[in-house]
Amino acid sequence: MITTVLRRSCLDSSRRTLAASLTSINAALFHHLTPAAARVSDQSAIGSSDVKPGFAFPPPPTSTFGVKAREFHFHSGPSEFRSSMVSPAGFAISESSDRGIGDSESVGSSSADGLAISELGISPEIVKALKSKGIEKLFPIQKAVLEPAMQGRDMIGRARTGTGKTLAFGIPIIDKIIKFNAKHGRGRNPLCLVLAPTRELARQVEKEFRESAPSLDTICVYGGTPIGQQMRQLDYGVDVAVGTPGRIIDLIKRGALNLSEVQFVVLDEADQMLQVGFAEDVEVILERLPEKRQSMMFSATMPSWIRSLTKKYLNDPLTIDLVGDSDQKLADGITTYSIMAESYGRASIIGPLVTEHAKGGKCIVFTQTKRDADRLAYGLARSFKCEALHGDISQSQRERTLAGFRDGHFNILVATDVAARGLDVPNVDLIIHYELPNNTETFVHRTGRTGRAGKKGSAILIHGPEQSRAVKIIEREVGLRFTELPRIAVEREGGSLFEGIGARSGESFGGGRRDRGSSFGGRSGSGGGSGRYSGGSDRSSGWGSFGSDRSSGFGGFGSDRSSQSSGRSGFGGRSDDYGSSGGRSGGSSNRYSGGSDRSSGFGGFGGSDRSSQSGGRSSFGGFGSNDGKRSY
Ligand SMILES: Nc1ncnc2c1ncn2[C@@H]1O[C@H](COP(=O)(O)OP(=O)(O)OP(=O)(O)O)[C@@H](O)[C@H]1O
Repeated sequence: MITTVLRRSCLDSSRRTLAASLTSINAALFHHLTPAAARVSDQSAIGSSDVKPGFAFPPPPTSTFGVKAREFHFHSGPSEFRSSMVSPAGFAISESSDRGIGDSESVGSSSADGLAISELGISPEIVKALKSKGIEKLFPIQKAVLEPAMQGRDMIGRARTGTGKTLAFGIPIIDKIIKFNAKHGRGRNPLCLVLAPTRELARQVEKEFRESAPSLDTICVYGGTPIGQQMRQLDYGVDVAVGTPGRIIDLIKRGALNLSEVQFVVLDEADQMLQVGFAEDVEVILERLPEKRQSMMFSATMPSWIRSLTKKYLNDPLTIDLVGDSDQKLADGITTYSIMAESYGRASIIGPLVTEHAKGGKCIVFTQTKRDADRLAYGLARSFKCEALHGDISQSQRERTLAGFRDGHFNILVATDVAARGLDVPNVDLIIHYELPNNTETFVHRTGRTGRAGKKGSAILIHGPEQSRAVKIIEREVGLRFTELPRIAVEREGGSLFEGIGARSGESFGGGRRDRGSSFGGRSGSGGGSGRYSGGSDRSSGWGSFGSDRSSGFGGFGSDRSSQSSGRSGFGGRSDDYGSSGGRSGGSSNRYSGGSDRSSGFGGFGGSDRSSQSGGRSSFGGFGSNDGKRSY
């Protein structure tokens, strides 16, 4: 109570005068970084730009607090620089760094790499907290983001999985907040808002902020948990709020969350927001933020929605793309295998694969459906310690499951794509794709649960005899070569791991609702506009390209042509997380299916404004469930 009163009185006395303060923080930082800043500016002048140089940005806002951060933005020249241009920024941050950062640099490769965090001039609290987690040098994306973020620039970031994007935006923000609070006391309303597409990701981001700056008050808000407690915590006062858009809107409506003082907003996994139906909510939230703020967005792909979002809500954003046109989309250190298996025998080969390739370490098996996840976990539990994770499992159980997996209470997690993105469980040795994922991008994200922070890992893709073409497409799009493992003999009758748990003999385990014939670019057609990535008018298109210039679903980062889907691809569903079945995952609205903006393929990151039509080809042919819902 006393603390509450203190926080509030601090608020009353100081928030109105914050203008000068953050100005001085930024002025100090700016002073510190001036030579570097000039170099960034020079670099941006020769970069290509997704945001046209002539784009009319609103005049510098005058402020909720008079924060002057934006006055340090650089407006000269195009706003974007790509991977190869990131290097000088790396040099700029520290003259002692002996090389720059570009898409060829890998994380954690040697202790000589990186930039010593203790030399950055950031709050000792952060340095100490990170050190206790074994984090002493910046990873490449962190190096690249630090300086422009400290200058207050809006930005769009992209780097491979597990390369430290969270701290890339986290470090500059928490450093600024700590310094701000030190000068002005702490207020009640959040200064930073981070939006994440899933509950698990939101929790993880909040944890990273909390652990990196123990003196800050952070809150994580998402559906499926009692709102009253979150309202009380907000009333007490927070510095950083992280959450899923649905719950954030709930809290705003109830008057519990006041965004009027937000100075930093981050959209993590922004493209995923679109896919899980949060696009409208995200915009509602962005509309409510003070104009004078710093906005950062991390997105693996740039669908047209993201591009329009950046134009609408970001101010002269800098693009930092450490993947760029590089062929290889996976993090270094991940070895990829493929194995052919008939659908009837698939479940039975998981055990041998785990034994052989996980070698007692942690393994995540990804399935397309919740049903498959349950049944596979049930079957494997006869021989392994194993649990399932998907959207129909209660939030509290999901949290227990993830904690148990992290803590090593069991080693095999069988999950739907609810666990595909962003989840950071250290030391996952093996990923098994029980079936082909819906698209290349999902393959990259699923696989990226291993090989994190510079560690090694393996991924095995199980495919049917009829899916060789799809496997080749993954190889091409992701820039890898699978090592084909020898087939594992299974008995068609009677040998199933799942005997007695409901699968009919000979049935593809859990295949009930799935359209098994529709593999990979095949007959998605999930009914009207509600299908997940449905589109699917051209049966041969299926998988868009990732970083290529082919006219398909994913125009890709660095593509010089933004592609267009048929306009029928349905991003249905609107769920607070992936697939809480009773929730808002209706999927009927088809709002983002290209109705308003028909060029809804995944256009290039920094691509030109040329757009080509794929003549009705779908972004994702989709071979997933035909239940018409984006429900994991
Ligand atoms: N500089 C660093 N040194 C060592 N470890 C780090 C560093 N930065 C981040 N990490 C660790 O690396 C792991 C991966 O980081 P993070 O989850 O931010 O990756 P990511 O790029 O967001 O991945 P994804 O794309 O899968 O979401 C985390 O465990 C994090 O604590």
